Amino acid sequence: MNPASDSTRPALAFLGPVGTFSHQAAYECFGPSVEYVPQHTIGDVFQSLSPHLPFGVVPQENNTNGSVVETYNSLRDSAIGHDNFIRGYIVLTVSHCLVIRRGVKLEDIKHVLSHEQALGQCRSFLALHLPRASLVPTDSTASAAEEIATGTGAFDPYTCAAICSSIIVTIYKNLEVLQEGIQDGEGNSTRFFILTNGSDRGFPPDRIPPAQRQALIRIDGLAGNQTTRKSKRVDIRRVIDTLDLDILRIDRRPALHVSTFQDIYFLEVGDMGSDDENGALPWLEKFSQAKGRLEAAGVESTLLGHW
Ligand SMILES: O=C(O)C(=O)C[C@]1(C(=O)O)C=C[C@@H](O)C=C1
Repeated sequence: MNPASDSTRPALAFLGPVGTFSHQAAYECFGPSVEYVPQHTIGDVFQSLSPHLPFGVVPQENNTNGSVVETYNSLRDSAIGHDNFIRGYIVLTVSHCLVIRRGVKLEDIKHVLSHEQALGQCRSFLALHLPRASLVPTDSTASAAEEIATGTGAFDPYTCAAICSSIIVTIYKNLEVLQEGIQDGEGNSTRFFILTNGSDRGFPPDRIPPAQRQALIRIDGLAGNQTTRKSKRVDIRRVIDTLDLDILRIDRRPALHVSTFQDIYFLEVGDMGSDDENGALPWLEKFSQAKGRLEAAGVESTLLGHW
């Protein structure tokens, strides 16, 4: 599929199919200014970015269930910070529904299908109302609903429910909402990263994400050869001291291609104290200086994006 073939609008990749929360988050930011191109997985959203498909939206964190692991795994890829960049974020209020084939009752449900984040965000509801149902992770909330609507999944659709957005029942007429608002937390919200191919790719007019004086840095390891890396772990406290920026969050994933139990850190940094530019160093310059200090200290890092 050539994403830009039938439109003059730039294309945007999102976790599909149509009706996911990623789709809704992307629409909140970009509206009708882009052509929406669904992808099967979060990893595919990252992989699909190119000059022909310049925008992407991926979930990053939920305020009750935590970091989206698949996104942080993808952020380990060397293309991020080289070809593709994070340029902003969107926060979406997420309300989950239990969706079934028309006529199915709560006592008929043996399997609950959804994205693992959604299953995690509805843990209390599931423990209370469906304690014996098996929880089946799917690529997205909307793909869970699609499986039940089309009957293409591994289970009899009349024994299944999906956790997804209420928008889904406007797409599949053989589905209905059995229960609304089943998420555990009040104000359940997910934050999504906005990605672009190329660090200076322009946004459609009126769709520019607000500047926040924030950045995401990946701490790749210590400079040196493979042997040095094996013997020395990154001292994250020293890295933070050297950066001397406000640390907004820290995430950690196992490093790829180095010895067992080595870590990659992701530091979201900001410049909260000086949001008036008067007298303060411009944010990017301040950040470049901090990155220079890291290099001088022998720490390999990659700027994954700033906004
Ligand atoms: O499956 C979807 O609808 C998604 O867009 C993914 C996702 C996530 O990974 O966090 C997005 C928002 C909700 O937190 C649940 C699932």
